Amino acid sequence: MNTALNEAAPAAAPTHPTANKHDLVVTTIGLTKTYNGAAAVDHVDLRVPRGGVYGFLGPNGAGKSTTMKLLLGLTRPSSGSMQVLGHPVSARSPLPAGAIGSLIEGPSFYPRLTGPENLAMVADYLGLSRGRVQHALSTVSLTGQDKKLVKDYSLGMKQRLGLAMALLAQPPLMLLDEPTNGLDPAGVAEIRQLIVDLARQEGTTIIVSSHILSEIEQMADVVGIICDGRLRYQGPLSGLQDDGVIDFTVSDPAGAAALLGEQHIQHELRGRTVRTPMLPEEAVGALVSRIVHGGGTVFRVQTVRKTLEQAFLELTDPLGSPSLPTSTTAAPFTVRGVN
Ligand SMILES: Nc1ncnc2c1ncn2[C@@H]1O[C@H](COP(=O)(O)OP(=O)(O)OP(=O)(O)O)[C@@H](O)[C@H]1O
Repeated sequence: MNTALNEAAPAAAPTHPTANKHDLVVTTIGLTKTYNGAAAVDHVDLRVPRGGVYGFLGPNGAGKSTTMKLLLGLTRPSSGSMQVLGHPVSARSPLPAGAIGSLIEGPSFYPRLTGPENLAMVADYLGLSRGRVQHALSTVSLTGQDKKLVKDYSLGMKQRLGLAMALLAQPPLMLLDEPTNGLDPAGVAEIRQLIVDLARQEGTTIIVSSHILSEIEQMADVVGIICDGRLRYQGPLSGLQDDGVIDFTVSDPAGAAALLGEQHIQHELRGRTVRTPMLPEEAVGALVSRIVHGGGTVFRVQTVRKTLEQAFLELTDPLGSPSLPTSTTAAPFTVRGVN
């Protein structure tokens, strides 16, 4: 029996996108933040490629907000280094105000002012033309609400106003911390579309955090998965999935195993099933033909693949999720949200 077939798909070590260092908007090396001796962010090496959406995924308390605050200079690292937009960032050399647009822990506004008035104040503070205000409002589809005070805004409107504030300076990089938190499904879809459009149409790099796999899956080109302060994976979501295995259900599993052994093909006996790693179609055909010619019966040949959700849970949940179904070639790929 070959135990290699049972190994979890991706190694826990982070993989890096293929981008070279000049294509990277954010690079961190060994970024660490401890509170009272406990690491909230633990030796994180981020590699965020230029343009597109980088999904920063992890369960509650994983270290997402702390990482974003470190990148924004809102808190200081305990150790490690950061390079943002080509500049080494430290307490001594922070990025200029407005260089990064951000939405962290719910935007704060003057509730007794209108949306445009709130944005105008930020434009003045950043030394920007007030002409940007209407453009930002129309980008987030918040026009026609000019008279309404922010205290009377819905949660979705406040999130959109927060996004408008973040993009007022047309920054090349935006950090959005759980921007869909608390929104209803329609609001979630709206904000998600807005983020994708900003990245595609304006060429903005957007780092967006979430604890919901399905949400990130619909937005992100590249993901970083963090848990207990450590980056467990970095790269395209597709990289989380393994090649899968093939299950041959046969009348004589020992005989089939012997045939595989002759060809030095790894295999594992599971009752009437013999499991192999993914094989070329020709090899599958040849094996089936030899079994049948030897008088055996092949009941089923099935490709079994771990779902994206299982791979994610294995990285972020020490107990994994043994009860979840695996997807097979017989059924469409299913990915459900993790709440
Ligand atoms: N100012 C602080 N003082 C002490 N501990 C903190 C502080 N800020 C964060 N932490 C701790 O650091 C860890 C990471 O928190 P963080 O808010 O970064 O996680 P998160 O992934 O953003 O979680 P969530 O999805 O719940 O917002 C948690 O254990 C949290 O309690």
